[in-house]
Amino acid sequence: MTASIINGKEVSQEIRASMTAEVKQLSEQGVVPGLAVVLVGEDPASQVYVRNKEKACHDLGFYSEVHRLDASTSQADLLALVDKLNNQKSINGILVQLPLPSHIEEKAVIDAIAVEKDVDGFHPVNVGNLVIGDDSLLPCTPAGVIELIKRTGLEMSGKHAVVIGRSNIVGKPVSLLLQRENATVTMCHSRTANMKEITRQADILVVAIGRANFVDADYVKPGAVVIDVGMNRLDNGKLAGDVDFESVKEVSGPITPVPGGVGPMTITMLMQNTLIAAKRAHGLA
Ligand SMILES: NC(=O)C1=CN([C@@H]2O[C@H](COP(=O)(O)OP(=O)(O)OC[C@H]3O[C@@H](n4cnc5c(N)ncnc54)[C@H](OP(=O)(O)O)[C@@H]3O)[C@@H](O)[C@H]2O)C=CC1
Ligand SMILES: Nc1nc(=O)c2c([nH]1)NC[C@@H]1CN(c3ccc(C(=O)N[C@@H](CCC(=O)O)C(=O)O)cc3)C=[N+]21
Ligand SMILES: [Mg+2]
Repeated sequence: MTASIINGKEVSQEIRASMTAEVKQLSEQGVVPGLAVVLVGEDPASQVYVRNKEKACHDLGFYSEVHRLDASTSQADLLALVDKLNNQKSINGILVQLPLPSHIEEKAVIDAIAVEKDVDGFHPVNVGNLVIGDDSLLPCTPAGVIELIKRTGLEMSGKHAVVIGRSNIVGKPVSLLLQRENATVTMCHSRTANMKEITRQADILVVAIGRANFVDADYVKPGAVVIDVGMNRLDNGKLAGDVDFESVKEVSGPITPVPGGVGPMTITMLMQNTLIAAKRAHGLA
C-alpha cells in the first residue's frame, strides 16, 4: 500500500486564504487583529518559528510585534512586559515562546497572560474550559492536528485513537479534542508497557514525543492515519519528525510529513485564534 501524504502546508494556505476576506472586511471597520510574540534568548529553532509567525501576520494583514529579550531577562521584567501587552489595545493575542530560560517560572508567565489574549490556549482557564467543553481559545498544535485528521475524510466517531506523549501543550489537549470528536482515546507515555501492542490497534495514531524517527512501521496498523507532531533538529541541520516517515508510509494510510505537516497548521491556528480574539475584543463574536 502506498500512503497518501497529508499536505499541511497546502491545507494551511487554504485556511489562510479563506480568512483573508474576513480580515479585509474587519479592517474596513477599523479592526486589525494584533499579535505580540515574546522571545527570550537566542534559541535558533525558536527564531525560525518567530519568523514564520511574523510572515503569516504580514501576509494576512495583521498587526504584529516581536519582542526579543535577552536570555538574562528577569522574571519580573518579563511579567512587566506581559502586563503592558495585556493592557495594550492594538494587541489581541500574546504568545510567549516556550521553553523559557530556567531562571524563569513558565507557569507564572502563562498565568499572567490575559485569558482573552491567550492565543496559545495555555492559560489554566482556557485549559479548564477545554476540559469541560466550554468555549475557549483552543491550543494551536492540537487544533491543527484535528483539522488535518478531518481533511483526510476519516470519520473519527467510534475510532480508536492512540496518542503517544502526554505533555500539557500537545498530548493531553490532543486527547481531549479527539474525545470531543467521539474517538475512543488511549494515551501512551514513557512508562507505557508493551506500547507497540497498543499503537498497533490505532485507527488514528498521533505522535508527540520529541525523539527523531522513533515510531517505525512495527508500531502502525495497516491503513491507520498517522499524525507526526515531532520537530527534531538533526546534527546535519535537517528537521525530522518522531515518525520514521519512509518506513511507516509503506503500511499506513494518510500520514503527515515533517516539515510540511503539523508545523504550518500550528501557525495557521494561531492566526485563527488571534482573529477570534480580535473579534471578541470588538464585540463581534
Ligand atoms: N509542530 C508543532 O507545532 C509543535 C511540535 N512540537 C514537537 O512535538 C514533540 C513533543 O513536544 P512536547 O509535547 O512539548 O514534548 P515533551 O517533552 O513535553 O513531552 C514528551 C512526551 O513524550 C513522552 N515520551 C518520551 N519518550 C517516550 C518514549 N520513548 N515512549 C513513549 N513516550 C515517550 C513523555 O512521557 P513522560 O510524560 O512519561 O515523560 C512525554 O509525555 C517535540 O518534538 C516538539 O518539538 C511541540 C509543539 C508544537
Ligand atoms: N508558546 C509557544 N507556542 C507554540 O506554539 C510553540 C512554542 N511556544 N514553542 C515551540 C513550539 C514549536 N512550534 C512550531 C511552530 C511552527 C513550526 C513550523 O512552522 N514548522 C514548519 C517549518 C519548520 C522549519 O523549516 O524549520 C514545518 O514543519 O513545515 C514548527 C514548530 C510552536 N511552538
Ligand atoms: Mg515541553
